[in-house]
Amino acid sequence: MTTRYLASIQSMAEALLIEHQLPDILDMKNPATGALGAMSITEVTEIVRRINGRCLTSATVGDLAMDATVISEALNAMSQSRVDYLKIGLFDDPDLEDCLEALKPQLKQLPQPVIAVLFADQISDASLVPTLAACGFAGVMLDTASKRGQRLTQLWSKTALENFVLQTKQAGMLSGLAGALKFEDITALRPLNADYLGFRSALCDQQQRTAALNPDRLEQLRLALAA
Ligand SMILES: O=C[C@H](O)COP(=O)(O)O
Repeated sequence: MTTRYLASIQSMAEALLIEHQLPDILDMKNPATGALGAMSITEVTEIVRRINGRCLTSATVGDLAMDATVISEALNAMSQSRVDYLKIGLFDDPDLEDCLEALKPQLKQLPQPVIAVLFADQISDASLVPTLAACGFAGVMLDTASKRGQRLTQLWSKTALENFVLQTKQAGMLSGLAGALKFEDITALRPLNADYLGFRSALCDQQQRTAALNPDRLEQLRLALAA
């Protein structure tokens, strides 16, 4: 079975570059402003319109403080773009629990499902997953906050990753794995049966996530996942 994948783009120019080889999820973020840096709502709106349902779309709302008011405003604003999934980063923070509690009603009312992004270089297990399901998240993605450090497969053991996928699925949510993944990680990650594997750095020139996305590398990824 082909493993589904998400590719992050940073602009309309990149969307146009790959619009004839779209991934399962076209993810929009601004890598220059953080792990989950946000693109402008106008540009996300235009890309969603251009893609016109040819694949699923997702957008991040930025590397924000764990402040429910700030996150709530960002979610409402990005929701206007009509992107399929909204993604928020849950950073290790003493205010995280209160923030999640305060976001609960909004998560259940937004027109789009919201994906929580957890950072494998900030936590060591999947213990937050049941709380996220109770809050109304539609999915959980593991990523890395630091993009100059280790990649996901170096941070968490296979058992820990397996447990994350299992717990997320058992809670009825989508599961995603990302974090400076290289094509060579696919062999180890595929058997875990996450719903999506996510890539940015590996698709870019010099494997630098802020550099230009290279369509040849996207094609190599597609072939590797289909093999
Ligand atoms: O959502 C997935 C990320 O954009 C992955 O980015 P990365 O491969 O540079 O860590």
